[in-house]
Amino acid sequence: MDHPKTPYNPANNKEETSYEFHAPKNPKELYKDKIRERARGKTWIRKLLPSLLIGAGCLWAFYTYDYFTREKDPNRDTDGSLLRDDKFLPYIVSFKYQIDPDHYLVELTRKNRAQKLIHNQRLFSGDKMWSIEIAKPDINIVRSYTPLPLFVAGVDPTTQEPHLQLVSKSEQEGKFIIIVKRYPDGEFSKWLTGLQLLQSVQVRGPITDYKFKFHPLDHYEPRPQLSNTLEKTLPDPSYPEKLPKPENFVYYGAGTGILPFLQILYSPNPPKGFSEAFFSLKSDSNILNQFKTLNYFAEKCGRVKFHYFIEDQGQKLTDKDIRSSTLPHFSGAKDLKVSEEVYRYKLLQEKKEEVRRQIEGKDVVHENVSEDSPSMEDANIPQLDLTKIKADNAFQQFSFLRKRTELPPPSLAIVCGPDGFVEAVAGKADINNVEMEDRGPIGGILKGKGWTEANVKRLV
Ligand SMILES: Cc1cc2nc3c(=O)[nH]c(=O)nc-3n(C[C@H](O)[C@H](O)[C@H](O)COP(=O)(O)OP(=O)(O)OC[C@H]3O[C@@H](n4cnc5c(N)ncnc54)[C@H](O)[C@@H]3O)c2cc1C
Repeated sequence: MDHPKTPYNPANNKEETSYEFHAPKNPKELYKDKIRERARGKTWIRKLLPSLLIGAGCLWAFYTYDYFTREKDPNRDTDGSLLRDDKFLPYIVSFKYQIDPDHYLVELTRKNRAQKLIHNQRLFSGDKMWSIEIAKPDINIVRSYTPLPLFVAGVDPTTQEPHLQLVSKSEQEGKFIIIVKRYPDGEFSKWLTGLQLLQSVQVRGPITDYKFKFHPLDHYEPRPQLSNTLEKTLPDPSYPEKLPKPENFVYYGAGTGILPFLQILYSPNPPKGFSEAFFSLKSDSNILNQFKTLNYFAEKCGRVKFHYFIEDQGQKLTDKDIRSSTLPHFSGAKDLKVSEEVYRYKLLQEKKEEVRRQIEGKDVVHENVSEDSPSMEDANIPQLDLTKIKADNAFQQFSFLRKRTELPPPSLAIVCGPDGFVEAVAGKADINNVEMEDRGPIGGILKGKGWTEANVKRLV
């Protein structure tokens, strides 16, 4: 039998048999296959259920542990507040600087501050003067101090003097400074000024020492906070003219008794009226130059007038420096009506004057242009309508648009300082009653000038 003579090609052999050996699966792969087989056809939630249960179990275990250990550890800081008036909270000494032989600047920062800031608590507002209490744990004594809305933003490399910045945003809260006078025989002040950086102190507050009385302008936009640079302090908003004007007050402070006034002057929402401050100090070095600069800015914005009396330089507050009192602009709802009537009458007078000038063919002269100033024609200066000029900052607003020749009289006097000073200025305070309210009669120089219990506040 004849076979066709074709050469053998293994590629054409389709019926090839392979004898390759497949190794059996290892137990891990078999287990995964088993899991895959079991999961096939289940919903995603059923697939994730075991992991969810394990996660929930871990969380429960963590919180149970946290709950049972929380109360047992008194040093654990679980409170979210920056300050509480019913409970001491931990703060740390974050900066210390010796101002002069007797005075120290201490910056306190709320422990774990970053976590507490989420609650957006604002501590400072110029509507009240407030203090904190600091506790000395080992001997269980407490002393009051006046926090200022300032924090240390940097340090001068040569003098080590801190660059202070005003607390103006909520993210800057939780830090403040106190100025502590160290008394040679004062156990607490010696301990406080001797603390090292990062040491912990217990702080309670705010404790309101004086709250300004309600005024209808409280419902309106606050006066802008002072700024670290003069040109950055925003101008005052314009308030309705028909409302009573804000109250003006006078402040007599000595030693660390000047601090409550600085607190409200530097805070957001500072008092809207004008204040005059008389500061009695032992030495010029008792007050930081940076405070003097801020005070000067406040003066240049027309908010306050400062008088410093330095004992070392033979300067002393006398009865010549004590102002006479006047009635408040607002003492009740009746004043609102009177103020509205006065405003309507003023508008009527202005309208009458305008009509009279139009009849006489004269230009309307605006009220803000001083009559004493040389005539505009003589000076060859174009006449400006000052009501249409918008000030960029509080300094411009005061200097060019609101400058006054006389200081407005005060309707309230606040006195703070050592007992002898308070007694000489306003009479002896008497807090010997259950409420610990000052019920002593007004005396001293203020009494001689006609001030009474109704318009004097002693901060004791
Ligand atoms: C609301 C309030 C706010 C305060 N704010 C501040 C503040 O910001 N900075 C600050 O340094 N102090 C402030 N003080 C005073 C502070 O609370 C302490 O009284 C002071 O630090 C002295 O405490 P001490 O234990 O060291 O002295 P103490 O042992 O109480 O007294 C030691 C000596 O100092 C005298 N002394 C105590 N206090 C005064 C005083 N105020 N004036 C004059 N002589 C005094 C005493 O007669 C005694 O001779 C404030 C007090 C109050 C009530």
